[in-house]
Formats: sequence, C-alpha cells, structure tokens
Amino acid sequence: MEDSQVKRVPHLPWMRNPVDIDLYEDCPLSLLPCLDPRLAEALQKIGIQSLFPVQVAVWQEAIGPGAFERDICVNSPTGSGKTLAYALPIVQMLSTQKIRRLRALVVLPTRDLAIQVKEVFAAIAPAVGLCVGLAVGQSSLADEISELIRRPKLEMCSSFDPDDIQMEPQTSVDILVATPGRLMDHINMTKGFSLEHLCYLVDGSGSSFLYSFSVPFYQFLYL
Ligand SMILES: Nc1ncnc2c1ncn2[C@@H]1O[C@H](COP(=O)(O)OP(=O)(O)OP(=O)(O)O)[C@@H](O)[C@H]1O
Repeated sequence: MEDSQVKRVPHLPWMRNPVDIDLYEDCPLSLLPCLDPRLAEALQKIGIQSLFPVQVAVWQEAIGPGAFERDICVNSPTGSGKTLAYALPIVQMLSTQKIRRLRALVVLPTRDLAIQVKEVFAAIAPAVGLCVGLAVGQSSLADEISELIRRPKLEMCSSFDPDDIQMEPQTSVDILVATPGRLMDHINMTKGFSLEHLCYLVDGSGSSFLYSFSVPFYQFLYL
C-alpha cells in the first residue's frame, strides 16, 4: 500500500514523549517534593511509607512547575499502584482551592472497582478537608442524592457571608467516584448535580465513556 493510502492515526502532542516508568524507583514520602505534610501523615496511617515507581512518575508529571498542563495516560501492570498514582496528585491539587464543588470525577466500569477506588480517596482526602462521594448502581438513588447534593438553607445565617446563604441545590462533594450508568442518571435527573466546575477527569472505564460524552473537560487522565 502506498504511503498516501495508509490511514494516519492522529497522536496528541502529549503522546509523543512517553515517560518510561521503569526509570523510576520507589521514593520515601519524606523525599517526595511538595507533598503536603497532612497527606504524608494520612498515607502513613494506612501503612504507606514510600511511593511506587508509577506513583513517583505521575507525581512528577502532575505536581510542580507546569503541573497538570497536559493530559496524562498511565499504562502500567495491574497491582502497580495506579489508583494512588492519580488520587494523590488530584487530592493535593484540589486542596489548594477552597470551594466545595465537584471538581474531580473518576469513572470506573464496575461497582466493586468504584468502591475500592473511593476507599483510597477517602483514606487521604479528608486530611486536607476534601469530601469524596460514590455514585454506583445497585444502591438507592435517593440515598445517593442526599449524600451528593446540598439542599438550600432556608434559615437566616448570622454571618452574612453570601456563601452561607445558598439558594440552589449544589454538589456537596469535591471528588466523585462513579460508574458510567449511575453517573448519567445524575447528570440527566439530579437537580443541582453539575460538572461545570470539573477540573480533573479520570477515565478508568475504557474509551467508550469518553467517546459517548462530550463536555469541555480540560484535563483528564486515561488509564
Ligand atoms: N505506595 C504504596 N505502598 C504500599 N502499598 C501500596 C502503595 N500503593 C498502592 N499500594 C497497594 O498496592 C495494591 C495495588 O494497588 P492498586 O490497586 O492501586 O493497583 P492498580 O495498578 O490500580 O491495579 P489494577 O490495574 O488492578 O487496578 C493495593 O493493595 C494498594 O493498597
């Protein structure tokens, strides 16, 4: 076949310069640049003293000068620690901005996987004041809505802080771990559920999710 007939596969610029994870080694938490001490403490509480190579590599791409200016695609063996590799930098990045809106969304193909990943976020996010939610099938939609959505406060607030006088329902979590079907239910039906403040999207569901869904996400990780 002639060159002109070969179908060219488009490559995004960030795919042209892959980072070889094999060049990285475990790194003790005390040597990890810029790690928030509250997160180091939370990690130690769950028995983590150092980061695995994939976690160090993603940390270096995500934190520091030029942090998160491009999408990151992580490809590493099962059990190598990918969950914490994206959870830790996302939590640290979100902790620097103090607004309670849904700013990170992790989409996973199964309920079990989503529960597992939510536990990883839940082990570190509260240490920096962030709230994590779960949206998965086979559970009550009403219960989920009451956990994910803050209702308007009707009583007068003594502080007169406009942020305290909330008129519309809003998401009450900073990070949401979801399966695609239940996520679409919330997008289509839950009053106050909004992705307009989203900064980080982790797609661990395979490419089908992103192709089926078009929102101006400006950053996402694709596992
Ligand atoms: N830095 C670390 N130190 C010690 N244990 C860790 C560390 N990071 C992750 N683990 C543990 O390693 C195991 C595998 O991690 P994880 O599930 O994130 O891997 P994964 O690459 O996402 O796997 P999969 O591809 O199957 O989803 C988990 O039990 C996790 O608690």
